[in-house]
Amino acid sequence: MKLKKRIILAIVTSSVLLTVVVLLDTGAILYYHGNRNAHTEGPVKNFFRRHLQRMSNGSRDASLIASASGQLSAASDDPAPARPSPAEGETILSQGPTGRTEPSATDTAPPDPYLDLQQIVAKVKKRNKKSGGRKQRWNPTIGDLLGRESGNNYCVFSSSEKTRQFGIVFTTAYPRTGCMAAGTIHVNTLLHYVTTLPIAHISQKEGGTQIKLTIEFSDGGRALFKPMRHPRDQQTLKNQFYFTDFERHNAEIAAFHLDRLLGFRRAVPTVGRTVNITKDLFPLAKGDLLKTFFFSPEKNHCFHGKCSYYCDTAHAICGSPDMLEGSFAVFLPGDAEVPRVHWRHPWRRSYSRRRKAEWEEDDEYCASVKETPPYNEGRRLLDVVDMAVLDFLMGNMDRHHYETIEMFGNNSAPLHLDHGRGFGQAFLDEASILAPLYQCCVMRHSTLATLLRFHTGPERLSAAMVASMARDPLRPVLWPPHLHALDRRLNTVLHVTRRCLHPAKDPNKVIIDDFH
Ligand SMILES: Nc1ncnc2c1ncn2[C@@H]1O[C@H](COP(=O)(O)OP(=O)(O)OP(=O)(O)O)[C@@H](O)[C@H]1O
Ligand SMILES: [Mn+2]
Repeated sequence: MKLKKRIILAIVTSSVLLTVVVLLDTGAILYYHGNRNAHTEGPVKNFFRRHLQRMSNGSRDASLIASASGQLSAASDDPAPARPSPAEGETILSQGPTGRTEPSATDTAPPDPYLDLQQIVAKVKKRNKKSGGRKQRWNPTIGDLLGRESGNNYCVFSSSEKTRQFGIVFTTAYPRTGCMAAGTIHVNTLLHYVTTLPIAHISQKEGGTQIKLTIEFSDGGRALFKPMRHPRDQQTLKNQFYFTDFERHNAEIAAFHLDRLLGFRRAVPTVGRTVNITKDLFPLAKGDLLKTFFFSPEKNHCFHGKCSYYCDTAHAICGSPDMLEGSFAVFLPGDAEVPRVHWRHPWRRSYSRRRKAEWEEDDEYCASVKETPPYNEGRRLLDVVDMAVLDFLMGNMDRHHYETIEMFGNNSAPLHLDHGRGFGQAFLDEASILAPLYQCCVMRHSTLATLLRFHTGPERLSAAMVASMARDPLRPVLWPPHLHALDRRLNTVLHVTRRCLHPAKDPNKVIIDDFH
């Protein structure tokens, strides 16, 4: 009897212990997910970490990860992926002409409609209406400034000699509607040329660290080609720093769409195209570039070019067996014709394995930026915050420099260039990318209005991205978990903006309506 009691007691105790262990373990995993969002130290980062932890909904993230991995086939290059069932809570938004399904977007209602932020946006709008609407700003094109006429068939960046690039406008790289008539149509037409014109010359593009080719088309137009290295679902390797991460061609394409949707229109129009290494590139390669072409043991045609990172046999770009995907960015006007100014980004990372950047250790860093031209007046600081929002949404930590167009002066928008290191981590959110926002606590009114619109719907940001990228020849451009990440991170941006507004005496000093 005594022994039986002891056995029962032992069983009860061990099952209680087991339950406790399982619960603790689950808690640890959920905590780990939340905590991995914040990588950095210091009081600002602690504030950020606290806020992220409060926001992070472990079970929701876990279910997203589960549903995302179930959709791997929809995102890969599989020509006929299985349709995820609607029961998974996902919406199929479009189907490409080839029958390939687009990855799905988030279909769940946003957890917080941010009514307080909506009110502020509405208030500013009302105030504008009362004061007679928005001021019309001088918004010349490069053509205007050079005293040349922009013809009807060009206006944005151009791919050809006939249709030169004199239409980049003052505030943004290309207009919302109509450069003359219909801006977006022009961008789409331009992108159509870039994907169909025969390639006449290729050369390796100087500058930057990884291989890129300058492609010249039969009509003299040019594009910047970044080749595919990895499948869409490959995440940034755990032991790579942001400055050694491989560039991703699909990130360049997706970033262009994201930038356009956010209303910035500062990224160079970029489109996907598949080239044949044997027919399109090899016969045109010369000199040092030509010497790097070879066939792999798998009989795939490969090349590696010459550059400072990953230009060797072990990191070659290989076709399958000849076919290679890449991003084609419309070429900017040459430096002689339209010079650009290169700026060191104030929130640049250290690019060292050990050192931290000043802004990572100084919570008051923004105060000194605000006193320094060109951030002390005009639009530039708000532009840097816009850039931070764009980069945070796609997880791009590689914003070391940015460029502006010299003839437009300092009160013009920076170009958004080089997004090859975006979209590398779908399940980790790098909070420190938002440092310009949470250290300066300013945001452009129009940016906030756009973010709120994509957060509350009817079209969530992920859905808008799917729709926008549905016509790209390399669709689906993004692995679905990156789409979910966009919606999740958008919520974070709004949350941080709210945290900035909360203690502010005057909300108009946080949400700035600068008419851009
Ligand atoms: N569409 C374009 N047309 C012409 N020049 C461009 C274009 N995009 C970028 N460039 C120029 O080429 C340079 C290198 O491009 P990019 O930054 O994309 O390469 P990268 O290898 O990623 O560089 P880094 O390693 O320095 O980050 C840029 O600094 C920019 O001046
Ligand atoms: Mn780069």
